[in-house]
Amino acid sequence: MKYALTGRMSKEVDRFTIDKMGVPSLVLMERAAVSTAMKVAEIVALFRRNVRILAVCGKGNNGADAVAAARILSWQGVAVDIAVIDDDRKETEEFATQMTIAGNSGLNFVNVSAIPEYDIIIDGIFGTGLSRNVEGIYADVIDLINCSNNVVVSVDIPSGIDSETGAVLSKAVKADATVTFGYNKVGNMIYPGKELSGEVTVADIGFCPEAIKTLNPCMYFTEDDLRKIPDRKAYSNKGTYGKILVIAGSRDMSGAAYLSGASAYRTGAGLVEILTYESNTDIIKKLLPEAIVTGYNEDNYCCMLEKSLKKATCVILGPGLSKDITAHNITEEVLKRCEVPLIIDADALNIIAEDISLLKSYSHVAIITPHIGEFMRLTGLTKEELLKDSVAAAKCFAQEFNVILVMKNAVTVVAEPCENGRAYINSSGTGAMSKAGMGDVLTGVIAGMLSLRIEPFSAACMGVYLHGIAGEIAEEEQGSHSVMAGDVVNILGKAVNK
Ligand SMILES: NC(=O)C1=CN([C@@H]2O[C@H](COP(=O)(O)OP(=O)(O)OC[C@H]3O[C@@H](n4cnc5c(N)ncnc54)[C@H](OP(=O)(O)O)[C@@H]3O)[C@@H](O)[C@H]2O)[C@@H](O)CC1
Ligand SMILES: [K+]
Repeated sequence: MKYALTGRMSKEVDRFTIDKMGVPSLVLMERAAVSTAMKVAEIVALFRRNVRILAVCGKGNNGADAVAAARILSWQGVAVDIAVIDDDRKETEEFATQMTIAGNSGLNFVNVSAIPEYDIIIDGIFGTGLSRNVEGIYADVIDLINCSNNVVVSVDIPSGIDSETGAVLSKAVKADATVTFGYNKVGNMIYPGKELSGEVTVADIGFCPEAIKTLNPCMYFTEDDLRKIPDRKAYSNKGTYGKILVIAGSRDMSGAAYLSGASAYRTGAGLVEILTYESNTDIIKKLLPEAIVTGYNEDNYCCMLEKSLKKATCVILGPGLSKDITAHNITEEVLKRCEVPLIIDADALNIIAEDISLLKSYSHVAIITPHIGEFMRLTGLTKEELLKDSVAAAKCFAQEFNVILVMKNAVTVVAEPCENGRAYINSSGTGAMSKAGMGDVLTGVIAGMLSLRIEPFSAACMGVYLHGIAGEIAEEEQGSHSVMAGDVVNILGKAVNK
């Protein structure tokens, strides 16, 4: 597991390492600059000819990093110049020091108007210290970089991205690569910042690890974390891995129930029961003969529900459920009676959005998986309000409604329901997964993780990560336009064992 910091947190990590541990600021900066120079050197090697590099710098420490990287490259024999965006802003002490060293080293200083003449730009205009919208000469320089045909390497974060949210603060550099220091930045992980960062390298520059202990940074997973999925015990039977009850489907809607149930099986569930509208039972039995399939109708749903709930160790409610009166009644009944972890998705969330008090009154573990549209209905927020700071919105909702919130988007965020709860930012997945049925698969994968006895918040995070990895493998096999939810179900095994 890795951590991603906001700019404010980065500053605290800097301060802790510098003030409390006594590591000089310039030592950290030298390592940041070496890491940046190494990335630039890698890119230079791809050109197979002499290239011209320009470090474009503000007068903060992000600019100081870029000046230092330019000097290191110049000492390596690469042709590098420096352009400083000059306004009446006060320079930092480190910036002044780096400029003196660069001057002593004979580096050439040019005007920013020369940007289009260079092959590679080192973007050190703003880093995590950006605190407001980019305007005036800064906006002009960013425009010039973006419309010039050069390769851009951003220092720490593309200039203009809000490190806390990934939002563009009116203008931002579009980087091909970003070298970020110590920990990834939230702004590099959430769109549009994620797209503008290009390929992100996280470089260790010697921050003291103690520093993040009091900060509650966001978490993310890498493929190493897949090793944490527990092995299957030899001394076990189907009961060891729980019984997942999938309450899904409605008249003539059987696919969602199948996708959800099959995904739970593929990720570890011992037994899956699908409780669905009676007209779906035959088809689901054919699609998934391993499942117990029980049908209900408008008259007997209550009694069927009671029987099935008694045996379940985890419940999925909502995929393809519809919003008819029976679906309303089922949703209310489940929220009243269910006493095991409950994963709520799709139509059940839309029903809850009509009366949010239903969610508030639920007192057991709930994991809700709205996509952005469903989350807007649940909260009444507009898309702009929500995406302005999606991590904060997710944390706030999770805490208020005491639910583990999986906010599905191109970058899914998971938030824990407590004060100062954890937040997880997902790094797996692909645009190939923008297809119907993917959400149904996700509910099953999360249920699968729960059936392996992973604690609920981690099960939600791991489920999201695994689902994304399966989508990536499916894309490799099928191509980006052709992946369907059923392909992801069938590839889950490869993802678990990756
Ligand atoms: N030892 C360390 O500390 C290490 C630091 N490291 C590096 O430092 C970076 C953070 O440096 P930083 O804090 O100096 O902030 P930075 O991003 O350079 O810019 C701040 C300047 O911009 C200004 N400003 C803000 N918004 C503006 C706007 N819209 N338009 C115009 N001006 C605006 C702001 O002015 P003010 O808001 O005060 O008016 C201030 O002058 C970090 O990303 C990493 O690269 C690494 O080397 C590791 C060791
Ligand atoms: K930058």
